[in-house]
Amino acid sequence: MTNTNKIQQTLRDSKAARWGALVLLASAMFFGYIFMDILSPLQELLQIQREWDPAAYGRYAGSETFLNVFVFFLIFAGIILDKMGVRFTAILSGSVMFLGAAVNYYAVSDAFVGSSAETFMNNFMNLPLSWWNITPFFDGMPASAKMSAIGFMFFGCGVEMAGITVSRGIVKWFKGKEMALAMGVEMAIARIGVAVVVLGSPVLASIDPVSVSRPVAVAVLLLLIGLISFICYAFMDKKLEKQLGENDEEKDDPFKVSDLGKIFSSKVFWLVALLCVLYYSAIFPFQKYAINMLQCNLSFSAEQAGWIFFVFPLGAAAITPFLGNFLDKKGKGATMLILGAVLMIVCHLSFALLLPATQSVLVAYLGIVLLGISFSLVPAALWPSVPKLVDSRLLGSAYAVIFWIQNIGLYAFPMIIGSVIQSSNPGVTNPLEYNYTVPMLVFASLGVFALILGFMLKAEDKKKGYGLELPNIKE
Ligand SMILES: NCCCC[C@H](NC(=O)[C@@H](N)CCCCN)C(=O)O
Repeated sequence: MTNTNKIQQTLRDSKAARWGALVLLASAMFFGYIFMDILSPLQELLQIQREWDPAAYGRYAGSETFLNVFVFFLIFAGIILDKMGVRFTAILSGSVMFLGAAVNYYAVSDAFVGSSAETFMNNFMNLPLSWWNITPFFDGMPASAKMSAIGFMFFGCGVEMAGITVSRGIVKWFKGKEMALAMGVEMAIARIGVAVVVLGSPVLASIDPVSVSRPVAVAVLLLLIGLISFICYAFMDKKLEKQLGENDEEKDDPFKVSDLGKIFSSKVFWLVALLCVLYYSAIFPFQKYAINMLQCNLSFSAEQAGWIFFVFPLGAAAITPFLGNFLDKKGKGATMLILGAVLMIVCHLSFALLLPATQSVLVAYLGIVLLGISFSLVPAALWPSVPKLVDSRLLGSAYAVIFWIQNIGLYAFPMIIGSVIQSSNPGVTNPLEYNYTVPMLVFASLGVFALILGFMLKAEDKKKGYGLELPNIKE
């Protein structure tokens, strides 16, 4: 080895070290995704043990994105990431996730019942349950749900901040190497977290004595392990930065807040951000209604419907890393986004029109499998494409702005779909008798707009040569 080669060798050139860094980043994200959905399978128990009606549960669930969207927390998170770096922001986001989750646990624990905190929360933010009340609180909401919403609000800031930090960290360690594969593996691990929670949370809760707070306690402990993973990552990151030293081009040209204008004035950035919000608004909000939609169409129990839905995160987890690997070696990022949008349209259209007509379990499985493939194609291509479009100094902020725009959709669409279900089912009061054709057509139309943006992105790439269709690894 020549002297120059020796100087250029850093920790990220070691396969073991960079994949080790990924394991630390991905495990913190895995625990974050577990907490995100820990209460989703326990709605019935929350109603029985803590008197949370559907409105209280809905407000609690919506609180996750509240500070990110309305207090612009995600924009600040991006600035913090670009100014302070991955190490600092990882530890900060891990701590915020943990503290928010701990408050959420306290709120659903027995210790909260009869406490002075409960008395205080009973009188807190008693706003009317009207269309203009966009806060997570309303008059008549149980104190435990209000307190949980406060905790979940902060957890939401932490987990989204962690999401952009992990993406930025992966670019730092894997740029020019197996970057899309690494992002694919990270997302696959997160999807396994969702699958684990769907089955694991009710099991933990049902251990005698039945307790809604037990699964939350376990998830909070896992977040503590996630924080420790981020702290361990910080040591690796520090070592890498020391090695990069003078060679780090970002040091010569540090991030300035005024540089954000460059992001907002970039056409290609807007194409990606809008595609992201449209696509994800037809995925995560759909997830919230999917079980009920399957129950209504197939006359299934929630458990039977859950087993069909289970294929979705698990299938996506299995395929995403392979597609990431494909993107690294062969490219075709823009084409993958287009194909992913097409599959989503086919799936949502089949749920809108074919499933109610046939009431066939096979159609339901085929639709879910198609959606799983779509949910592998789009994330596997979308997130690793961002570094090709944005200056690396601005990458944290670019991810943050994309997440912020996406969070607006994730906040609005569950409510929009809720209203569409009500208006398209006049007089229906039994939650197992809803007709889901119109709501599913709304989801399909989001896919159509995402598809149009996919074509525009491909054309823009061809014109300006961003390299979206090119492999990440140059032979
Ligand atoms: N390193 C993470 C890449 C993004 C993965 C992406 N997650 C998101 O877009 C989150 N903002 C979603 C939050 C969900 C809220 N319930 C994904 O595909 O999961």
